[in-house]
Amino acid sequence: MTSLCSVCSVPAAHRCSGCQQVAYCGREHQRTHWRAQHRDQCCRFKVVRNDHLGRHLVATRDIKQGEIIYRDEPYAVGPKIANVPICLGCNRNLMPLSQSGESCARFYVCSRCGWPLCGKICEQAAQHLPECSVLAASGYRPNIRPNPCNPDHRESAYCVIVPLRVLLLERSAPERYATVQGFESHLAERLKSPLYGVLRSNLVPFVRTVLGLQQYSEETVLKLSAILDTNCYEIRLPERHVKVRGLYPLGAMLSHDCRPNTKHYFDDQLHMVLVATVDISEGAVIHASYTQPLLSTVQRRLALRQAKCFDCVCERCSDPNELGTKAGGFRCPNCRRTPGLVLAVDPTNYRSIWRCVNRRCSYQERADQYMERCERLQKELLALDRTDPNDYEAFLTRNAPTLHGWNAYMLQAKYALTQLLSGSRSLQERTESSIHRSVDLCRDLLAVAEKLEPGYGTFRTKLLQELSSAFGTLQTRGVLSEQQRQEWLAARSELERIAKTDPTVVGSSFGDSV
Ligand SMILES: C[S@@+](CC[C@H](N)C(=O)[O-])C[C@H]1O[C@@H](n2cnc3c(N)ncnc32)[C@H](O)[C@@H]1O
Repeated sequence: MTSLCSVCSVPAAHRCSGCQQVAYCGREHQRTHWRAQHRDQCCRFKVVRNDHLGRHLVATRDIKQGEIIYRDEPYAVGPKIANVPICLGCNRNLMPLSQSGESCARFYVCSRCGWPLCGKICEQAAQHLPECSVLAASGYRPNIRPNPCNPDHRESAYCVIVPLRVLLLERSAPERYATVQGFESHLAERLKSPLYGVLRSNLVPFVRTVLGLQQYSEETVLKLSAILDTNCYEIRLPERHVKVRGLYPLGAMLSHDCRPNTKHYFDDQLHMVLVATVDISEGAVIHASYTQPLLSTVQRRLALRQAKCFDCVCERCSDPNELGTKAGGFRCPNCRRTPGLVLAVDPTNYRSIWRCVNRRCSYQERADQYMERCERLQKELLALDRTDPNDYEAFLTRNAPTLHGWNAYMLQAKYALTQLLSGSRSLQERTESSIHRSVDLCRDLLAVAEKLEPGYGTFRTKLLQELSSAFGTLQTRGVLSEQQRQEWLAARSELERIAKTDPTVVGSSFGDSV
């Protein structure tokens, strides 16, 4: 993709040598832009390396809450290893072709390469053109059809698309291709996994034999897959029916922390915009979370180990109390009179003993016993009817004697319940008691969010939106108390501050006018 001059929008050959984020047609426009705005925006960070994190970003000056840290142009965007049918031109989930109002069992396919697309216009999409000629020349035609019985069915034929897009950069943007080759891959570790066995027998022959790209060795193709698995971000835009992955050059330098100081969103061009969720001091590490805040330390660490091949030892992971939430803990079965919690003695050790914090109690569990307990709870959560709030209420009641209110499984059930309560019926149709229940759940979860993803974090923002919209309905019904009105006002002004820094937070979600 050619960059455009930030001043006059003509194709630009020079980039700012400080941040590499903006381009110019020449020195004069670079000077104009610097004086007008770039002086304040350039270089909020630098890439550094240490033994623990590898390469990572560090703030080169104080960054304020809500500031955009960078806007990152993708090197490649496209389907995941297995994906529901999507358009290779615009990344949208595909709709079957319909004939006289009836859907029929096929998608529009590209007139050259035969891969499914939305329609003729997408045949010309800049993202599709380079791969189209390679796919067309191969003669291979994928058999991707609508699956009305299972619309979520994911096609593994898509595993070739993003690797192919990156390989084709070698011709169109060799400097980008070379940069990608330097990204972390964890290849040796990934090669031991069953997935890489499958990629070795499917993806490699597809690239080398079917597409005829013999110049790329088995190792090059597998390493590229490993680079994608380590560095891609999920791009989820439900309102645009897009759920794909993207490889971003600065995103590939961003380290993880279970209490992140940034969040990101994707703009219309699928650039990744990184925003500070809290004030970040000069010299501090700028990090994101690669995982979910409501998972316990064991769950998060296992997920990070599996997906990103490292063992997290951040502040939350190293703290048996998980920053005051005690999310991994459970009620001690021995302590009836003085309730005690059972917590990990050494949380960053997968084999840690779990022990009651009550000094007079000797209760303890081995790591395998704790894991069994977690697996049982996980199964129980997964078996709940995702359309029935009562099922989630029953889970909370059933487990209250053994799990405290901020135990990770209770938190996951509570959050799912808030989503179900607000999504199941329109707010107008909901009973007053269900709205009060939403308010209580949101307050409870907000107190957790303050600890785990403080500031303008995505999870906290969603909860503020839920809370605001519940208060809005109570107001419409004339049953909002003065104390609730004050709480609503505070939530709304916080949301307005957040919305100024994040276009994905829309005003309509704040509830009706106060
Ligand atoms: C997106 S890359 C980040 C850049 C990477 N450090 C590099 O040098 O290329 C993700 C990888 O960085 C490392 N990493 C990120 N956050 C980490 C953390 N909190 N602790 C240890 N390693 C981390 C892991 O190797 C992970 O797979």
